[in-house]
Amino acid sequence: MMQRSDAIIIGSGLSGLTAALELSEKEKSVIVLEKEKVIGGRTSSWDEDGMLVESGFHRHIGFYKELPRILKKAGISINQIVQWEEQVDVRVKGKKDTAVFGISPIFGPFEMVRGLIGNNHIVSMRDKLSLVPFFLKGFLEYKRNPDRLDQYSVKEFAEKHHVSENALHYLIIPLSAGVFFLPPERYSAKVFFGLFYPALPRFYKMRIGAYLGGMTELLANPIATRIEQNKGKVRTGTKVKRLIVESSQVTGVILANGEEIRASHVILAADLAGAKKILREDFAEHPAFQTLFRLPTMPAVTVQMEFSKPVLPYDRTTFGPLTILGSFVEQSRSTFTHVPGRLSIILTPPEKFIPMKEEEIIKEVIAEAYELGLDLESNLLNYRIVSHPEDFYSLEPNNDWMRPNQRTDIQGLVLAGDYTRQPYFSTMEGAVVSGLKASQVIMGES
Ligand SMILES: Cc1cc2nc3c(=O)[nH]c(=O)nc-3n(C[C@H](O)[C@H](O)[C@H](O)COP(=O)(O)OP(=O)(O)OC[C@H]3O[C@@H](n4cnc5c(N)ncnc54)[C@H](O)[C@@H]3O)c2cc1C
Repeated sequence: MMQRSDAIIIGSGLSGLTAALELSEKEKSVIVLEKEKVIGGRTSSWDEDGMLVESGFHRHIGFYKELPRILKKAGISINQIVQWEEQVDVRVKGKKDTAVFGISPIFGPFEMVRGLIGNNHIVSMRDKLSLVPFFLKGFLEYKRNPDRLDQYSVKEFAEKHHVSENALHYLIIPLSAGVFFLPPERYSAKVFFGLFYPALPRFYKMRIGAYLGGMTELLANPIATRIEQNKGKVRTGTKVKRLIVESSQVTGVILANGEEIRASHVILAADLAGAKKILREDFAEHPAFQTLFRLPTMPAVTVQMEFSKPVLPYDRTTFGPLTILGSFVEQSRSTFTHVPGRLSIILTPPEKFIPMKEEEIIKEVIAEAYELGLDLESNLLNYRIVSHPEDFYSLEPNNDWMRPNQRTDIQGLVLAGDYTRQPYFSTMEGAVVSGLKASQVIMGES
């Protein structure tokens, strides 16, 4: 059956949903096609053989602007769906006490000062002061010439500015390995400073939000409902196999089941690996996409465990520097309150876990957690491992220049996704901004 709309959006992650919502609000007819059974992409949550899981635990950063704006259009206030945290914990092998750092100058000023002058059993005042030139030079350089920063790894930049070993291990590693699952020797200094740069003028907004439920339910579903209220369509279990290209113009898509859908524009809002696959069908040799094809991907692996009682005394983002537990969090009082204890862990660096058997991964996680003073064995009820060999574009040095714009050289084809060019890298905010930009390309052309 032939159908025609103003825009087909391939992918129901935040980038695709944002683009669809924006266009549908402007009375464009849109159809979102999602290959999975649930919407939300990397922010999705689902029932996996009786256990609720999510693509990985997410934190909403207080200075995000566009994501709350999009949610507001869908009738959701960010304050309704997150529990705010003003502090983060750092747990260190062999140390009994956890280091607690305040991150919110306005909402938790005392905690911030206490964090800075305290925690000396892990990082001394001298260690902390060694970070001052590193951050000053980093932010200045990011303002002046961000691309030059992409030549350095965080570790190289830290060495250049004489950051002490302790400060590197216990303060910088949490911010690199904990945030994007890469150790500082593999993490681009451009990404490191670039991620925090937008926070500078909005520093008063800084704090982190834990979602109060599964993210498909909290974020994706309300946006999809709003799209449908605007007469748009959202189809799940609908895999796009290839684009329809006629006279060098994209005029629609062909689904895996052979169905054809036509539209004036197609927004390819798949993850990088999915986008490459679709583009290679018709544009493998096209000069417009050769750089995009070279942009490397990186994996993500998360472990989600249920317990008969909480593992940690409170739900708070925690970093485990120099262990495989890059960042982890107890969620039984915030996101998954239906179980007595629930821990979500993002493994760092992820590559080595991709080929490993699940039982081997769990064994290693339990052993490393034990070194951080956590017993994950005694009360364990259930676990799931969510593993994606190609989850992100790689945030290693010298990759940033390969990220494509949303506008392409092909008529009728627009890109969206966190890997496309926007200032927030691989984040929810970045995905939303890319979706906004994609919708603006189409509005500008129609
Ligand atoms: C473990 C983990 C933790 C994270 N933590 C945070 C965090 O704390 N804070 C933060 O801001 N960000 C975080 N992120 C990043 C954030 O989730 C992503 O940047 C964002 O969700 C990406 O959205 P997207 O729309 O670009 O891509 P995606 O969400 O990947 O959406 C792409 C969609 O396209 C679909 N698709 C692909 N191919 C096809 C096809 N052929 N046909 C139909 N559909 C297709 C996919 O199934 C998917 O649903 C995290 C990500 C992960 C994985």
